[in-house]
Amino acid sequence: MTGSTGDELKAALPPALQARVTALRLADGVATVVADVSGLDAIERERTEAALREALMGQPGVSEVRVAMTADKVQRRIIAVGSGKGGVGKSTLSANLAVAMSRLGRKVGLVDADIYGPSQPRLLQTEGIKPRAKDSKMFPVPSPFGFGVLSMGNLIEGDKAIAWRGPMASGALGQLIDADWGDTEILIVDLPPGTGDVQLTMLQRHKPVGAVIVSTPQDLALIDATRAMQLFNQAGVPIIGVVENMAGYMCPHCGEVSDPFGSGGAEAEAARLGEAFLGRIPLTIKIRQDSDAGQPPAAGDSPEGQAFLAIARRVLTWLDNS
Ligand SMILES: Nc1ncnc2c1ncn2[C@@H]1O[C@H](COP(=O)(O)OP(=O)(O)OP(=O)(O)O)[C@@H](O)[C@H]1O
Repeated sequence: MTGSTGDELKAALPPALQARVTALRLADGVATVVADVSGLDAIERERTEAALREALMGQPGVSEVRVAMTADKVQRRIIAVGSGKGGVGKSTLSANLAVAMSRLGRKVGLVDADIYGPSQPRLLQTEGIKPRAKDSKMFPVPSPFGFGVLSMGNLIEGDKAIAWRGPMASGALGQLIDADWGDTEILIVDLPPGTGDVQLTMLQRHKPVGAVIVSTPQDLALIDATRAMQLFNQAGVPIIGVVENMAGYMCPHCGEVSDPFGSGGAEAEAARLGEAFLGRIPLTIKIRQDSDAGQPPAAGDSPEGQAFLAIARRVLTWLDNS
């Protein structure tokens, strides 16, 4: 049988696939196709590859299909979200920043680097979903909010604690950050709380373009937050700004705001240190309940959601001007 030429094979493809093909050759029954997959995420790229294989294998004279994919290199920038101590709302802010940025049209991804107490799977409804891997590279788990997530919580069983030592923890974190993030342009990394080796290694190895510091208005948290700022300064990571979380209790019944932990402390401290203040998130029952239910407030239009969106806009303005 005389096989088709490359041009004939290309003409037989559906138009959407044809548009991606930059070269197609047929020799000895082997169809070799080069496809430009710029702008497609990891899942769409796999679909394109599978569709090309299927369409070409059905053509006369083709007994084998080899697909090579090329793409414009995406310039991916990492934003680290850190705090001096645990429990101040770092994971909540990271999840909501990612949701807000995605809503604002950015190609964003989220790495939960809190490998000892990962909470992103619950916050972003990816509990129990294992990431796929190919050639020892992991693919992010798609969240229902339009972006991918990778967390140690997706790799370990249930609530099993991981008693890893620093180097192993850093290695695991590296695999999450170096996963196949496709066309993701902004990677938000929810750091473990504190200022230890794992944090420092991450900053040195993966060079975030900037850091967001979360603090509650309390003095102690502020001292810790100051320590976190010093860590970023030492590692040469610019601080984008400070977010004050739990900055006043909003009564769900009357809407009145009272300040159990005080308010304005983080803003004053940021000003004293010459750092930008990115905004304030109130302490509300809605934030805790919605977060626990895997419904980040930034996905909706409540006042809490608006507060997260405003902070995301400020971070994006910094990013677009840096
Ligand atoms: N503004 C807020 N209002 C009400 N609850 C909040 C607020 N921010 C965070 N929380 C709740 O506080 C708890 C701790 O938040 P989160 O897990 O985000 O903190 P964290 O700093 O990431 O802690 P860790 O580093 O220990 O994981 C969660 O139950 C969360 O829902």
